[in-house]
Amino acid sequence: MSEVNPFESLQEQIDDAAAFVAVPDDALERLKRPERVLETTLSVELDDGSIETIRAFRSQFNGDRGPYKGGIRYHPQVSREEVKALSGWMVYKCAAVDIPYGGGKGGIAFDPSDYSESEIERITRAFATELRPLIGEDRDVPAPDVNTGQREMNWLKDTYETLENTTAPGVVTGKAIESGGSEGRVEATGRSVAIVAREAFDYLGGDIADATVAVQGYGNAGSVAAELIAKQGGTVVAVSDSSGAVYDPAGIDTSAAKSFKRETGSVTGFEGASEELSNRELLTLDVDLLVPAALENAIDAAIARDVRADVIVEAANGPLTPDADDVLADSEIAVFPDILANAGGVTVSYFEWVQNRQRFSWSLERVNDELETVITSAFDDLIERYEATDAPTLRTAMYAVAIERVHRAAAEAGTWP
Ligand SMILES: NC(=O)C1=CN([C@@H]2O[C@H](COP(=O)(O)OP(=O)(O)OC[C@H]3O[C@@H](n4cnc5c(N)ncnc54)[C@H](OP(=O)(O)O)[C@@H]3O)[C@@H](O)[C@H]2O)C=CC1
Ligand SMILES: O=C(O)CCC(=O)C(=O)O
Repeated sequence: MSEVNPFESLQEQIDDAAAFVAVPDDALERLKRPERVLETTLSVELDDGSIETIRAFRSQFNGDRGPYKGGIRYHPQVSREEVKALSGWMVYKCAAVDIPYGGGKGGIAFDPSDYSESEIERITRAFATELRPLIGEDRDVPAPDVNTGQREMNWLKDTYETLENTTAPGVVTGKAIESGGSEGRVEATGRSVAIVAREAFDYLGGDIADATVAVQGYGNAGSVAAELIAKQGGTVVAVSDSSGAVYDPAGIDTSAAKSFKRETGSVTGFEGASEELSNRELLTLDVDLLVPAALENAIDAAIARDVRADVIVEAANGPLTPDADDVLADSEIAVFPDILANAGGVTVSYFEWVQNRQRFSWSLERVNDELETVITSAFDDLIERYEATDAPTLRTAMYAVAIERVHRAAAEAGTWP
């Protein structure tokens, strides 16, 4: 994986869009940096009685459109620069789909697979204690990201409510239904990826039902995207995780592969595929659609030069380095950007938060219908801007839409020029 600093990638993406937005330079400078970053050290007792110290972060990038919003990641690669980038991408993602949030992101630098469940719970509750003064239903609302899910969100909410002596279900989203979660949140990120894939093929004059597809990363985002693309008729020929990739030109049963991964911990060894490949081989397969759904910087310039897919729909945040973006911009490959494609997660988080505030639950059908409306409307905004300007890429066009929305909110409030 490339060593590119993701925060510098974010800043480059904003610079690229600058020529296409009516925003003064001094305001643009503020749009490129987080408002504040918490860096803290958690001291947690392990099961053997020893004390471990672990670094943790929360970046609040911009709150002009609403409370800071974004996930919490557990991964050894988590760093200050990574959460700064991820929190910035949240700002422009929420603006791209026009939901009333700013952007934040947090993470703990550890590998949860090395720890017991009770250790992960103590680590999560220690982090929640550090976060308590910063978060709140109207202040900053965390959610799941890589290696976190309903379990961790329930612990965060419980710790916050205990310390605050209150009930505040909207302080985090992505909770279990019984703890105030929303129908459809688990599938929401993969669902928006599938919607964007369908719309992308339609826009380009094709049909997702005729597409062959490779998916890198088979966690929450990747596995659901693969299942829903297969439901739309697409043929998923390859999937991967950190153990490697599996391939079958006749198509992979995406749900069986998911069950196999749940049981064994990896996709490699899945008997429903005819071949095993490396992750690099998956990324350069001759398919119609490539869905990177793992981590940032998965595709650098060298890999980009070998990509043979016609379309890329980004499920992961920041899966392409800026150099890879440049290579693809000079090619015929259409890249549909992360801040639109994976925005289903935060959109249904918003629906969850609305339900929490109203103390009223929506049906799955209502959640999915409203998600469809939000994502297709943002897709239309993207295409309208792309066709109306000389923006060289879909990413730049989407950033132009999003940056203007953030700037407008700040300017109307009188905080910015
Ligand atoms: N969860 C959400 O709601 C949202 C997630 N995203 C983004 O989607 C991406 C994936 O997140 P999510 O699905 O939640 O995370 P998960 O932890 O559920 O899954 C991550 C997947 O990526 C795989 N992976 C990690 N490293 C590699 C690698 N080098 N090569 C191939 N696969 C790899 C993991 O493999 P293994 O299982 O072997 O570790 C796992 O299958 C991230 O960029 C995240 O920020 C974006 C919006 C919302
Ligand atoms: O659901 C959310 O609030 C945020 C999800 C997230 O972290 C992301 O979109 O990258």
